[in-house]
Amino acid sequence: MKIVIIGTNHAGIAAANTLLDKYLGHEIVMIDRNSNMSYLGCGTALWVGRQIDQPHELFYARPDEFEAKGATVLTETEVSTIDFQKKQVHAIAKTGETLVEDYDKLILAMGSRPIIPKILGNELEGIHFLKLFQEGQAVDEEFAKESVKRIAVIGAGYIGTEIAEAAKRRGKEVLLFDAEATSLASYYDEDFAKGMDENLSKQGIELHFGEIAQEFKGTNGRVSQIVTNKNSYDVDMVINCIGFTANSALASDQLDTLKNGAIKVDKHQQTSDPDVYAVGDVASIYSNALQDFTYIALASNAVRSGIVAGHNIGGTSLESAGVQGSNGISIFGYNMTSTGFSVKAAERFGLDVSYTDFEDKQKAWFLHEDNDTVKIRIVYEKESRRIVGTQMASYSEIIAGNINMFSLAIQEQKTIDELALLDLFFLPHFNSPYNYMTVAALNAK
Ligand SMILES: Cc1cc2nc3c(=O)[nH]c(=O)nc-3n(C[C@H](O)[C@H](O)[C@H](O)COP(=O)(O)OP(=O)(O)OC[C@H]3O[C@@H](n4cnc5c(N)ncnc54)[C@H](O)[C@@H]3O)c2cc1C
Ligand SMILES: NC(=O)c1ccc[n+]([C@@H]2O[C@H](COP(=O)([O-])OP(=O)(O)OC[C@H]3O[C@@H](n4cnc5c(N)ncnc54)[C@H](O)[C@@H]3O)[C@@H](O)[C@H]2O)c1
Repeated sequence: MKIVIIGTNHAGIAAANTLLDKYLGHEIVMIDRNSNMSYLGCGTALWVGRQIDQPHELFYARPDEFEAKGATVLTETEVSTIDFQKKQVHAIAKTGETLVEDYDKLILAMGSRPIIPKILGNELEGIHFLKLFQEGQAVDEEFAKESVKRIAVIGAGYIGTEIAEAAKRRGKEVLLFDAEATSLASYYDEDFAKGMDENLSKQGIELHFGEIAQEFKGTNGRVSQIVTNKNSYDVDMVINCIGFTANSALASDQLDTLKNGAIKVDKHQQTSDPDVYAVGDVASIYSNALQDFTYIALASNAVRSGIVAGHNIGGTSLESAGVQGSNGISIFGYNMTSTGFSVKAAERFGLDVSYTDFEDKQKAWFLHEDNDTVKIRIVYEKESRRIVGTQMASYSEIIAGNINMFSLAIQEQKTIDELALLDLFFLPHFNSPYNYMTVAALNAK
């Protein structure tokens, strides 16, 4: 079979490798408009904040590796249209040459694109987005300028808080804006997100929450002021981080999609066209917390959905296990992890939930050195008592491992009562005989 893959970043790479490594004999054509592949966006803030000194290790794959496995890789080639009836992909190479690729099976891995705030002054110089490696390079070059002193970051989600930390680490004055009342509002309940807000303030980041940018003003063509619904602020640079949306324009009028444009798939990653699969940020994904398909744009999901599509096209019928949107963040050493729903998110999706909170030291009480407090909330459905979400916050890094247990618990629909008596090891170096996960579950009403 001839398989064409549009988009060769995390999801497209995972699908290509699965096919090339496990299902020999197919013709694989990989097309991407970018000049690089596999860039780990999560490294941008680490590199721009000089927590790692350069970006070259943020790539893990190169076109020649796929060519060595027999694939054709067309970089700097933009797909312009897809003819789903004739099963043809039309693209334009960097040289301007047009090309047509027939396909037996097509994998859509065009990912996501940043949401652009539709406000006056958008075209001014000094206003940035942060998705591509090249955009990280541009922000890094700006940070190197003495004249760039005050940075406005719009959006205090994951990218915004991470790049705000990076700017602070580079000695900049940072103003962090968000429409919501706290940072990370999409992932954590308010009394958890407040811990991150305190951490950001303590580090000297100026918080402007519940504040929406309405206009960018400029001097000599470069942004010099941001006007919000509350005030105006002199700034030297703006970084927009207000979320991503599915980059599905090539297919959204031909294939079934969610309301936000993400291409609808089943658990085999198959779209409404049986010869077309969609993976990663461009596709919907099954949430075990919601027990339905939704949109969760994460690299972890991109990789797994690419693998699932590769196997199904290769001939092995494999279902996605579904996801919980497990994620984490670490800002100036303050760590937060979550999986499934916060109470706010569960209620937004119409689930009738309760929750149990607890706070304790990570390690046994008699260890006084390097023993941080952990805050935990477990959210569960009132009726079924199945766990639908967990959030944790601590300076301890151990919470990063613990959240994955809750991810599995949600996937397997375990109840809060089953968790209460789960076998969890005890060693004073790591936890307590009655550790905070057990106690939180035992306290559930
Ligand atoms: C700054 C930042 C930090 C992040 N940190 C994390 C993290 O810590 N953990 C995590 O899980 N996720 C993180 N993410 C999210 C993660 O990067 C995405 O979920 C992931 O990149 C999705 O992979 P993808 O392959 O589906 O899509 P993308 O990475 O968006 O790749 C899509 C590819 O398709 C190509 N393409 C699109 N349209 C066309 C076309 N018409 N023709 C040809 N090629 C096309 C693009 O060039 C691109 O290479 C982060 C994202 C950013 C921006
Ligand atoms: N550590 C991680 O797992 C990680 C890190 C970075 C990015 N990512 C993923 O990458 C994707 C993009 O991240 P992101 O931070 O851009 O999106 P996000 O959804 O995490 O955050 C967007 C933020 O912008 C705010 N916002 C929206 N419109 C606004 C407006 N007009 N004015 C002010 N604020 C506004 C929202 O309230 C939200 O807090 C997400 O799917 C995220 O999960 C994950």
